[in-house]
Amino acid sequence: MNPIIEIRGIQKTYASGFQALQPIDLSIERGEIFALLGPNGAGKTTLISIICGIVNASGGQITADGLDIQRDYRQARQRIGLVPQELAVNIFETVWNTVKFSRGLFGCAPDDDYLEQLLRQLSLWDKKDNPIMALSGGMKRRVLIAKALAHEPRILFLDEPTAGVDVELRRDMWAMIRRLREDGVTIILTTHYIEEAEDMADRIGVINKGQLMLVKEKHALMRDLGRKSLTVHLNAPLAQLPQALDPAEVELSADGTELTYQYNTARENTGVAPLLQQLAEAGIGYSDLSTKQSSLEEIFVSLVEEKA
Ligand SMILES: Nc1ncnc2c1ncn2[C@@H]1O[C@H](COP(=O)(O)OP(=O)(O)OP(=O)(O)O)[C@@H](O)[C@H]1O
Repeated sequence: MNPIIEIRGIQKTYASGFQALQPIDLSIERGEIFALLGPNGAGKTTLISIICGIVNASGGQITADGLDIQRDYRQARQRIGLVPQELAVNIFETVWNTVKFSRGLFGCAPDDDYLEQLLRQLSLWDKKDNPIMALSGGMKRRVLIAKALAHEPRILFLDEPTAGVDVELRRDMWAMIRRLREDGVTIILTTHYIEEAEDMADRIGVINKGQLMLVKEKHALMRDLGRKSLTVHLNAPLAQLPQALDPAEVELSADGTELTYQYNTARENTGVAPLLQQLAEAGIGYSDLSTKQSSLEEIFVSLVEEKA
């Protein structure tokens, strides 16, 4: 365990009196991709904004790379890049000046070669002299990424990075994130697209109504909370579920040709063998068996609903 970000007891009550975050403790490991999942209004942006020093916490403490984000603000902020949800740049400025200025703002020595490489990776090089207002929405998103990376941060936050972007940008973005991770950059992203978290993240945190409900390694999360369903494709349709089978556990399809059994993969005794035994004893033949693992989406929805 070698955390790069330590969050201790961070909470937020907005001036309106609304409590957006209940006390949160969270450690982000160096070099990991951490996905923060949560429904609209869960507090994801609030938490990220606090870590990046844009919103003040009502209590608690955060260190980034060992630096207190309030006491050592400038140094801590220099370690962090943020790709916000919304455009936060001077739209009259050119792409090149935007990234150059941003690099300087964080106290980095000029490095035009690095910035050129960055813009090329993001397919922005031929737009470098264009003012940002003349770019398409997707290109503007690319500028936000370039700006966040201009000062070579060791920690990158992406707030809903792929909401509303096209397939090409999404692909480029993930390729870039993988490259950054190979270079040792720690990545924290928020997303509504659960399949992205499923694809990309090492660990997943689920936040709901300002409460961090769980933090788990992705595979462990899917193993522990995941359910599987077994479908038995019958040789001949059944008019009704045989008496030997428990209707609470086994479901017969409307056309009578399939039986579906839900089971918990974490349980030692899944119940699959006894089910097949019962079918054999009842003289019910089948031509095929198939299983399906529940997705992270199903896990997420059930978690959020449970606590609602
Ligand atoms: N400046 C503010 N004043 C009062 N309430 C706020 C303020 N900013 C956010 N909130 C409220 O805090 C809650 C959390 O908002 P936040 O933007 O952090 O959620 P989120 O998880 O990022 O949601 P989304 O996925 O929709 O972006 C919401 O109920 C929101 O209305």
